[in-house]
Amino acid sequence: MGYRFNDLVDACHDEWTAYIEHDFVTQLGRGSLSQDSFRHYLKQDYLFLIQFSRAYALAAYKSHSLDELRSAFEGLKIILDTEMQLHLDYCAEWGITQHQLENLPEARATLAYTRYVLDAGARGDLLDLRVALAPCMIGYADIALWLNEQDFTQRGNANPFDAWIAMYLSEEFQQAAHHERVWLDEQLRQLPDAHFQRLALLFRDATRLERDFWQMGLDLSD
Ligand SMILES: Cc1ncc(CN)c(N)n1
Repeated sequence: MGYRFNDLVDACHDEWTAYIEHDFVTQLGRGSLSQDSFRHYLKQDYLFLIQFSRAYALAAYKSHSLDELRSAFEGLKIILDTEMQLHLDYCAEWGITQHQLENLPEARATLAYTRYVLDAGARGDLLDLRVALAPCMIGYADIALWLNEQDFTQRGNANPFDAWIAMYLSEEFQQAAHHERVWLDEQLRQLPDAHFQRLALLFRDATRLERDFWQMGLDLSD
């Protein structure tokens, strides 16, 4: 009893570190990531964000209070107005058309992760869904903070991926992640051990699937 969000992270410390400090992330920070890998990631992430928009819509459906509905709306809004826009800008800069994006096949890593989260939400309650979504929202905010603290990270024009780092470091994204942490802290505080343990497995598996998503970008796997 008395659990917090950080207890979910501590319960899968190795998986969380493998996700946050993945080679894809460190290469992106150094600016040495191959453009092919980033392009592959971006295209699949476009498909990922469409499925995650559905997950936030599902979070709205599973909400009980106005506050929960507003959080689901904020999650959906950040994806559609901020993240998606950055993707479309990068894609346009690198010659990937909207038509190409709309006709892409989903890679197995994209299918596995997005459908895992949607299934967790469909069969579970709002807390299940938001725990499954946490590696996405809170994880990317932590990755941006972590990258920004590393000596090897190149900021500014020297790094072609700087706009990506800047977006996840932005006040808007960091605030949204902070709110999610506060909400999860509050929900987890009241949980009995067995319930927490079940959620810890859900969180661990979503974290492993996030790690696989980076690996898919590095390996250019479909
Ligand atoms: C795979 C993945 N995970 C998380 C995020 C951040 N919403 C993202 N854009 N893509």
